[in-house]
Amino acid sequence: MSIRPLVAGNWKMHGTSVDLEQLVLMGEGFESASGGNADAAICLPATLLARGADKVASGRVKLGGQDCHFNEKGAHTGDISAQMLKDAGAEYVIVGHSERRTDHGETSEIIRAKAEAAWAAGLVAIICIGETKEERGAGKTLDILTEQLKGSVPAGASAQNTVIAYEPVWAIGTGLTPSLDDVAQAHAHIRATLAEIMEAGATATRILYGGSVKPSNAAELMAVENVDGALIGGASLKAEDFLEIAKAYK
Ligand SMILES: O=C(CO)COP(=O)(O)O
Repeated sequence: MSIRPLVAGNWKMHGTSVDLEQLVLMGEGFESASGGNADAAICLPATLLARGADKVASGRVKLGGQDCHFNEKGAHTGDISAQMLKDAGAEYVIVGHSERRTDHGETSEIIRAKAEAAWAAGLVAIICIGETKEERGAGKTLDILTEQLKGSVPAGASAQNTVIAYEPVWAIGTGLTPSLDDVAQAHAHIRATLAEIMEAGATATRILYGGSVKPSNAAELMAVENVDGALIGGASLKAEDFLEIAKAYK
């Protein structure tokens, strides 16, 4: 069965109201750029979600949050629940991004709880995994991916409620990417591990590649077996770049 790819953007801590114009352009251009062959999601800063939802209401581009709390509600100053993201217009939420694992000390256990909270609110969890430069240097990449998948993907994961994003930490924002063979090996390993841990749907679950995806390398990365789309940081901020990347599927 072929998997419908997902071209996802992660704006991280970038963007104010003026940047919603880029979202409008993405909405207008995505169908034609991708040839109608892929889905699109932009994970906005939470402050822009509700206004962003107004801008893309009838379009192809769906919205997501970048993190959520694992509790449904409560005394957690500054945090945002999955239900709040859903209410603001999100359909996806990223959990376990390496920047959260590093900046906020998030463990796989916490990420698993966040993914469950996302599902409970009706959001698709985009669960991120990936090795550091040191781990790769020590030949531990596949072991790290196994460990993070087993720790972060909750029981009950399905192709409908979960997307996996493989983001080598050393490739994020650096302009560096793994070789295509290395990407293929990592994604095949992730697919095989999902088959072990998921009750069903491992072959239909989307596995995105993220880390320095840009217009010049998107086509070759997206053509690698078991790469079912991209999670794009910097190059998702401008509609021109994002739509150029979407052309990988045309
Ligand atoms: O972290 C990423 C997306 O979540 C990737 O970021 P860059 O595309 O800027 O390398």
